Amino acid sequence: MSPVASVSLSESNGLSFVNIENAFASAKISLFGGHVLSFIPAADNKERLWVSPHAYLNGERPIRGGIPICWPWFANDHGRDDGELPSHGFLRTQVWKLVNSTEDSKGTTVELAPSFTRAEGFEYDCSVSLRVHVGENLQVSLETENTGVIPFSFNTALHTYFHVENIKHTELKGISGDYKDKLDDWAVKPTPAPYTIDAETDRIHLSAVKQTTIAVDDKDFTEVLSQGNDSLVVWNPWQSAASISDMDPFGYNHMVCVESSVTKGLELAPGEKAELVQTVRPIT
Ligand SMILES: O=P(O)(O)OC[C@H]1O[C@@H](O)[C@H](O)[C@@H](O)[C@@H]1O
Repeated sequence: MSPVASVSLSESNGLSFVNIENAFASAKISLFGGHVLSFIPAADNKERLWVSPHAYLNGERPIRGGIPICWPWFANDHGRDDGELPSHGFLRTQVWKLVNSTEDSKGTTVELAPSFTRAEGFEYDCSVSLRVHVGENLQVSLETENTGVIPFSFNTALHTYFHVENIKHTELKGISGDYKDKLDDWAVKPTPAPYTIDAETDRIHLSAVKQTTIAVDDKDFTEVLSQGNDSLVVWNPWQSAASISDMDPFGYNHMVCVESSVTKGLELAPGEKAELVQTVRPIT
């Protein structure tokens, strides 16, 4: 089936991309990883996502930036020793298929599916699909269905790298409750208020935060809405970016990850489905 008029396909360095251009916004998705790379609303023409200038855009490594899909585990919570299985699972490093595209008066929707959902560390029968809607907002919905005969448990995240002009002038609003601090042996701490970032930050906020606003220079810039999550992850490597090969040492100044996440284990019985949804709402 050919894609609808607002969708075009392109290729570079062996990777294929789905480009969407409509009256509301433009967006770019890499089929490697089923990975949204760009969302630029027409209302202000300002990019809302961040991709590292040093990202590997050749299929050699997961893409640093945009919206990596973490599934069926988060980070290294696969129950094996660190490094034995890929960090954040095996969907972000495989080639996805474009299954369908539609357009209507509110925008364009594309549906993607990974090539496989069963691999070492997760040997269950299930199906996964990703719907990306590009309209006034960007909405990304990841659905997991248990198509087998035994229950399984999984974790997942939409690990979005948001573009900010200057992290030192950025505030996150709407997050409350406690978080687990990965950088302090998982100590449980209260969320700071105001929530600014001035050092390396790697936190799992333990409540199912539904609405977060990213404000830059005291002006709300992007709203992040989450559904189907049980937690929210906030990450910025700060000066450790210098030791990440696909980030430049100062890249941390222009990004913050706000990740709609399932980190507590979600059990799906045979026939059950679960959907994790993140909506990126530009505030113009
Ligand atoms: O380098 P990766 O595998 O893409 O992960 C980046 C970061 O992703 C975050 O979600 C994790 O909380 C961090 O611990 C991790 O460092």
